[in-house]
Amino acid sequence: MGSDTPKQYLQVAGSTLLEHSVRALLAAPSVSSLTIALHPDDTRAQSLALLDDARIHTVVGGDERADSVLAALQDLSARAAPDDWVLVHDAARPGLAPADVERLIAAVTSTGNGGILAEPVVDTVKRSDAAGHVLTTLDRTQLWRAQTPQMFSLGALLQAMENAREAGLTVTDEASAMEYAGHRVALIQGAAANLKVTVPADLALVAWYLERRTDEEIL
Ligand SMILES: Nc1ccn([C@@H]2O[C@H](COP(=O)(O)OP(=O)(O)OP(=O)(O)O)[C@@H](O)[C@H]2O)c(=O)n1
Ligand SMILES: C[C@](O)(CO)[C@H](O)COP(=O)(O)O
Repeated sequence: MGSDTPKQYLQVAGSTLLEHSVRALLAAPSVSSLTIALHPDDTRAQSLALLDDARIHTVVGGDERADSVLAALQDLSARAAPDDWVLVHDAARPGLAPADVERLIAAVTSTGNGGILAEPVVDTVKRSDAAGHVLTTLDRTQLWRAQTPQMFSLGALLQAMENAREAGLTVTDEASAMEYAGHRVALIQGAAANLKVTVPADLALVAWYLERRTDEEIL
């Protein structure tokens, strides 16, 4: 983002990215508790009134996203059962709506298979060579862009994340660890507003979505 402020503490539509993400999860009626992985030197979280909510726990995160997720899952496993469902979400996706969370939960609990929010790819997709020339055009009909939350049973996800770490695999999402462990992962239609804030222009885009949020999306 090219900012001195860590991305999760940048302001958009009146709150930090982290607060928007937390608020969306806490507003989903099926979510009973929230574990937030924080950077070891984080001094900002304690000043956010929202994080005083009794449903929130915090843990120290790790160097990579997967390390933070593993730390949170290990902490959670001390007070939850292996069969309990867990959703992993990026703080960098503040455009998540409570209705997205409930749609994912309804789809996953109806089949019993884990699943993730995702959007079908709509552009023509090219594979390139190292010099930046087109090698081939991919068939996009079965291509999806993975979002979060990603929802699995706690025990299976914890095991899959530990397996991936032991195998030296770099997983950029939880579904990758579950795929590697041989589990089926369902793709559930996500929303464009649930974009990952990655470059400065994404802040204006996500603000546009948040400021136009309808009651239906909020629940
Ligand atoms: N060590 C890390 C790195 C990332 N994350 C989480 O993973 C999400 C997605 O990661 P990303 O946005 O890619 O974070 P960075 O790698 O910090 O940023 P960027 O890719 O924009 O450089 C973040 O919002 C954060 O919630 C984490 O918990 N622990
Ligand atoms: C989990 C994720 O947001 C799904 O698109 C993404 O993989 C995070 O990856 P990043 O490399 O940490 O941005």
